[in-house]
Amino acid sequence: MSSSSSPAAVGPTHRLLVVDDEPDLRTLYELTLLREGYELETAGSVSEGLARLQAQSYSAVITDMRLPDGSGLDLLHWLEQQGRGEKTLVITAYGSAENAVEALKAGAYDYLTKPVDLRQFRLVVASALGRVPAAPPVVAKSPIAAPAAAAAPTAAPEPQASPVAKTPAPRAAAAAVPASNSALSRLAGQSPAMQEVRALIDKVSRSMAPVLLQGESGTGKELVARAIHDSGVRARQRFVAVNCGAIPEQLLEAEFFGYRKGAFTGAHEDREGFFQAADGGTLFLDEIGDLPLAMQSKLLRSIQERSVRPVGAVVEAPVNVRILSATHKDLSAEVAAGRFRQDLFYRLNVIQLRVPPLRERIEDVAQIGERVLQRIAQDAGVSPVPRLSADALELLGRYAFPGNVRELENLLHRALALSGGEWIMAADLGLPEDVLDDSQLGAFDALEPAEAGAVAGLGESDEALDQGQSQELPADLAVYLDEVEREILLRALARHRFNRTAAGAALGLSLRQIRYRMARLGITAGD
Ligand SMILES: Nc1ncnc2c1ncn2[C@@H]1O[C@H](COP(=O)(O)OP(=O)(O)OP(=O)(O)O)[C@@H](O)[C@H]1O
Repeated sequence: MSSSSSPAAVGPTHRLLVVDDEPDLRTLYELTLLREGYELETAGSVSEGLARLQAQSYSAVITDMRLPDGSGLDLLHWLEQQGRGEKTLVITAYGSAENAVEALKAGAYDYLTKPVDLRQFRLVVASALGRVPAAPPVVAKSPIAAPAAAAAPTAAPEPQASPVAKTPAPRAAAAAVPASNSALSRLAGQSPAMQEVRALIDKVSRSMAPVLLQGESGTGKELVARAIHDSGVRARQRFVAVNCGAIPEQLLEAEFFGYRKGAFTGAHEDREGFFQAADGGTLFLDEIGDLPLAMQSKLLRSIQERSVRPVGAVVEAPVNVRILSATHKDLSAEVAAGRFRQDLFYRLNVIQLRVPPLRERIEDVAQIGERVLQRIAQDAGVSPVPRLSADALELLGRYAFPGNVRELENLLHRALALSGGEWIMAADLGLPEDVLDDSQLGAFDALEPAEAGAVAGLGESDEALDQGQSQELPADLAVYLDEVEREILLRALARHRFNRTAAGAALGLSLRQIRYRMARLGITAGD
């Protein structure tokens, strides 16, 4: 069965293959897609689908999961084996999360659940083919006011840095990222570990599959997320980065989903949330492990339903957003401890990408250092860009970088200010005197993360550990750990004369992160 029509929409004509054994559904999909200007062929089984695929290529294949002679996955596997370029969309039974995850892992661009919402169907197909669906009406952006009605009203929060790391450009202005400026090109390092990361970026950028980035603070998770966005079909759309740990709990819903005028005191006009801002593009949820449980449920619902309801609105609006998330926590342990919803974890963790700590790829330090130096020198208007001397490189190569690339960046900022010449020498780096020597670094590499923390100075001596066997355990671990954290923050702040940027850098934290931790623990300048 085959039919075609002249393309109604802009752009090249795309030929699609729809595989479904139910004639009524086939007709429904066919009518919907023909109206969008696509050329179309259909098949009712795996074997019929394979026969069509062997005869010619398509822009995309849309297949039901359950077919009389096999599964839609058989078609996906065949396409993968043949190295074919078709984008694939899989239609799964409602509530069958396992199937959806399996399809995404098998390389599907995206999945839809039955009964298929035709508006969503059109959006997903357009997105797979890199066509921009019609833009939704623009709603005004205004700073959030006192959240009188959003969840539990409390006193107005202090003005703070926006949790959106970068304000997205208006949709109409969204342009392709020039290759020379793309996040992928900014990602320096040729170590095997970085090559592995690059290969994964290349693979996952071709689909809509959610990716969970795991890695210590400052390793480059956000840069990797941007690289995934820049390398995929959504590159011309917005990348919206949100630090989940930096938003006060009572504002979360309004920030994520937007609100309607009059929804609460201070809501003077409609405002879009992160989901609407990222519509058509990518929403990067940094520090996802810090999201409170109540908000986790709402986020899960929006991801599953692909729609959001702004605070104060009566109807839901569809959104087409790719979700990337990141955490430095062990999310499966958070699930086990009851602090993270298992179903949300399952949704976000379809593909896992570990960004290794800098000490595991220390051979990259020269290249990353040069690249970072170039960027910060340019920003500061310093020319020519100073080079790292051999002794500086040698020293950097022996340092364990607990704060990872961000710490390297901070070191180089300082060194640039101090050196004033063409070369940055070891002395300009201001590295602590207890830089690990080679033997320690080797031992560090061989350790499990918990043990590695001990080597970095967080752990205790053998006697202390022996004593620990007989010591009382804290009655409330969370309170105890808060006390320890408070004490360390105060020490770092005192050492850096209450300069939060410097104190944060010494602990491998960004300014945003230390500010957040200080607020959480109620530390103020008076302390
Ligand atoms: N491989 C790399 N090459 C060049 N610059 C890098 C690289 N990795 C990270 N950076 C830079 O290091 C800084 C920290 O990276 P990024 O913010 O992506 O880390 P992160 O893991 O998301 O941190 P956090 O967990 O604290 O949010 C950024 O300025 C980033 O551009």
